[in-house]
Amino acid sequence: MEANALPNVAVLGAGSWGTALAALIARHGHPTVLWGRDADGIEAIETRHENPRYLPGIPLPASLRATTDLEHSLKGADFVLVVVPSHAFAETLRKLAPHRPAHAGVAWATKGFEPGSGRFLHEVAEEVLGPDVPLAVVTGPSFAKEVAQGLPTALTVHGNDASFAQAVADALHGPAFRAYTGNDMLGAELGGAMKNVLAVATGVADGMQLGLNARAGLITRGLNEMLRLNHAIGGKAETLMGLAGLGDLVLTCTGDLSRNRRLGLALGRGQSIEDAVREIGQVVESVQTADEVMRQAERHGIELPISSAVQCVLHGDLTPAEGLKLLLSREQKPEYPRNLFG
Ligand SMILES: NC(=O)C1=CN([C@@H]2O[C@H](COP(=O)(O)OP(=O)(O)OC[C@H]3O[C@@H](n4cnc5c(N)ncnc54)[C@H](OP(=O)(O)O)[C@@H]3O)[C@@H](O)[C@H]2O)C=CC1
Ligand SMILES: O=C(CO)COP(=O)(O)O
Repeated sequence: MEANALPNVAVLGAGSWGTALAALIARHGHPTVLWGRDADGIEAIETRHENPRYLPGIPLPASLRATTDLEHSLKGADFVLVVVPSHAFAETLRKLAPHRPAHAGVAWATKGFEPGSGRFLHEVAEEVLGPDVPLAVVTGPSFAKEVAQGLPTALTVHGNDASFAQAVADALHGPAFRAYTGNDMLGAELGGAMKNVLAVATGVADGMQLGLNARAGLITRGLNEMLRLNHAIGGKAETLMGLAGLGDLVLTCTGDLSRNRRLGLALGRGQSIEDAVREIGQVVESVQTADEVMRQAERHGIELPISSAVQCVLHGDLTPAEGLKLLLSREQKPEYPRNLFG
C-alpha cells in the first residue's frame, strides 16, 4: 500500500450485507472489490451499479468493482471482509487462504456458528488461516438495506489484534456510520448469533398477537440468556450490554426488516417453516443457529428456556402455542437467583 493511501478491501459475499458493506467502504474512498458467485448479480453490480436481487432500487457507488473471480478479488487487498452465510464460512476461508496477500488480515460480518460442530467462527478462522493472521468480527445492529441507503448506523469491530480491528473500523467509519472497537471476539460472536434465535421468539409472540408486554418480557429474559451463556464461555458482560448484544437484540426483535423476526411472525401466524423460509428468500441464520446455541448451552450446563423453545418450534417438536405454554408454566423464582449471570 502507498503511504497515505486508503487500504484496498476485498469483500467476499455479494448478498444484501456484503453488498451494503462493500458500498459503504467504497463510498469512503477505499478501492473496493466485491466477490460473489452469481454471474448475473455481479454483472449488474459492475455495469448497472445495482444489486437487483438483494438490494433492488438502491444505487451503488460506481467506484465499487465486482467480480466472480475470487483470486482476482484478493489481488492487492490490504484486508479481506467475509460476508457469506455461516454455512459457507469455512468453505469460503479455505478458498481464500491460498490467495490471501501475506499482510492481509481477515474480518467477517457473518453471524452464527459453524453448523454441525458449533464452533465459533474465530475458531474456524484460526484453524483454516493459522494462528498469526489478524482477525476481526464486525457485528451490531445493522440492517443491510438501511446501511445501503446511507441511514445512520453504529456497530462494533472486535479483533485479536488492536491495530487490525482499528483499520477495519476506520474503513467502515464515516459521516453516517459509527464503528466502535473491542477485543472480545467470543462475546461479540455469541451476541450476533443468539439474537437471531431470540428474534424468532419475539416474532412468534407477535405473530400470535400476545401483546407488547410479552415482547418486552422476551427481550429482557432473552438478554438474560445471552448473559448467562456468555459468562459461562468466558465472554465479557459489557460486550453483551453493548451494540453486539443488547443493541442487535432490540433491533432484530422489533424491526420487521429482520428475516429471523419475520420467520417467527410467520410461525406464530401458523405458517410452515418451509413456506416462511421460501417466502423470505434470503438467509435465515436462526434455523441452524438455534441448534448450535443449545449445543453450547448443554456443553456448559446452562439452561436457556426461550432458546430451547425456539429450537423445538423450529424442529416442529412443539407448536408455538405449546412453546408458550411451556415458558409460562415454568416455576416462579427470583429474577436474579445469585447474580446477573444466573
Ligand atoms: N442482511 C443484513 O442486514 C445483515 C446480515 N448479517 C449476516 O451476514 C451474513 C450474510 O447474510 P446476508 O448477506 O444478509 O444474506 P443474503 O441472503 O442476503 O445473501 C447471501 C449471499 O451469500 C451467498 N452465498 C450463499 N452460499 C454461498 C457459498 N457457499 N459460497 C459463496 N457465497 C454464498 C449468496 O449467493 P447466491 O445469491 O449465489 O445464493 C448471497 O450472495 C449472515 O451471516 C447474516 O446473519 C449481519 C448483519 C446484517
Ligand atoms: O443481523 C441483522 C441486523 O443486525 C440482520 O438480521 P436478520 O438476519 O434477522 O435479517
